[in-house]
Amino acid sequence: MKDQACSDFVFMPLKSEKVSKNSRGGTPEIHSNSETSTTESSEDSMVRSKIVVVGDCNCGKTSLIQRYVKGDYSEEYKPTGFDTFSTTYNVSETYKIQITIWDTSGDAGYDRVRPLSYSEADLVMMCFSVTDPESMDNIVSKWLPEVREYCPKQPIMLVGCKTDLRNEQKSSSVSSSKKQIVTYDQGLKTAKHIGALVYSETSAKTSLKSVSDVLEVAALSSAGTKSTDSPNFRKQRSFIRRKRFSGVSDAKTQLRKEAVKSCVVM
Ligand SMILES: Nc1nc2c(ncn2[C@@H]2O[C@H](COP(=O)(O)OP(=O)(O)OP(=O)(O)O)[C@@H](O)[C@H]2O)c(=O)[nH]1
Repeated sequence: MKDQACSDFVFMPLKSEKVSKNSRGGTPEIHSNSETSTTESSEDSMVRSKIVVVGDCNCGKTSLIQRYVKGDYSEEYKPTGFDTFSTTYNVSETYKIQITIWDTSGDAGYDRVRPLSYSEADLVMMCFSVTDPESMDNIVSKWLPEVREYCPKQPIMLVGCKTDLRNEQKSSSVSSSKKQIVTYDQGLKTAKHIGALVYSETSAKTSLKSVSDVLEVAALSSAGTKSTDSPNFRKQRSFIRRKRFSGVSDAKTQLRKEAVKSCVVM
C-alpha cells in the first residue's frame, strides 16, 4: 500500500530538535512571522517555513507531528488546543529549512480562534483519518472553505492518517466488525477535487518514513512558494535560485525520480 516507507528517498535524514511547544489546550501563542527570512552565513543557509496542520478531532494530526519532531508515538489521546513545534530539515549540508509546525484543534469550539494560526502560513496540511470517512468529507465541507478564506493562495497538502488501521482491517477475519474505511483512490480523488498540491498517506504508529516524507515534502514545497507579500520574499527567492533549488518543482522532480510511493505530487 501507498503508505509504505520508501527505502531510498534522496533527501538528507532528518535531524530534529524540538524548540518550542506550548499551550496545549490553551490560548494560542500568536507569533509574528515577520522574521520569515533567509539567514545566510558562509557555511549555513536557512529558509524558514510555517506549516499549519488542520483537520477533524482525533484524526491523527498531533501524532503525525510528534512522530516527526520527537520521534515518538503515543496511543493516548489528548485533545490539542494549539501547539507549535520547530525543527530543522537539513536538505543538504548548506541548505536547511527551519520548519515551524502549527498544530491546531479540530474542535468546533476553536473555530473562532483557529483562524489566527493561518497568519503568514506558507503551506496548509489538511488531515483526515482513513478509518473515518466523515473526516474526509469534512475536508471538502468544512476545512477547505476555512483554509481558503484565510489562505487563498497557499499550497495545500492532503494527508490520510492512520493507514496501519486500514491494513489491519483488511487482514481482519471478522468481516461483520469491519468499519467503512477510506481507500487510497478516494483520498487521491478528494485531493484532486480540492486542488491539493500533494496527496499522501501516513501511519504515525508504524511508519516514521511516511511522516518524514510528508513533512519534508511540505517543507520543500512551502520553501519554494513563498508569498510575494512576504517582506523578505525577493531575498529568499534569489537565495533559493542561487542554490539551484526551486521548492515545488525540485520536490516534484525528486519525488518522481525516486518513485516515492507515500506522496503523490499532482
Ligand atoms: N493506529 C493508529 N492510531 C493513531 C495514529 N495516529 C494517531 N493515532 C491515535 O489517534 C488518536 C488521536 O490522535 P491525535 O494525533 O491526538 O489526533 P488529533 O488530530 O491531533 O486530535 P485533536 O487534538 O483533537 O485535533 C490517539 O489515540 C492516537 O494514538 C496512527 O497512525 N495509527
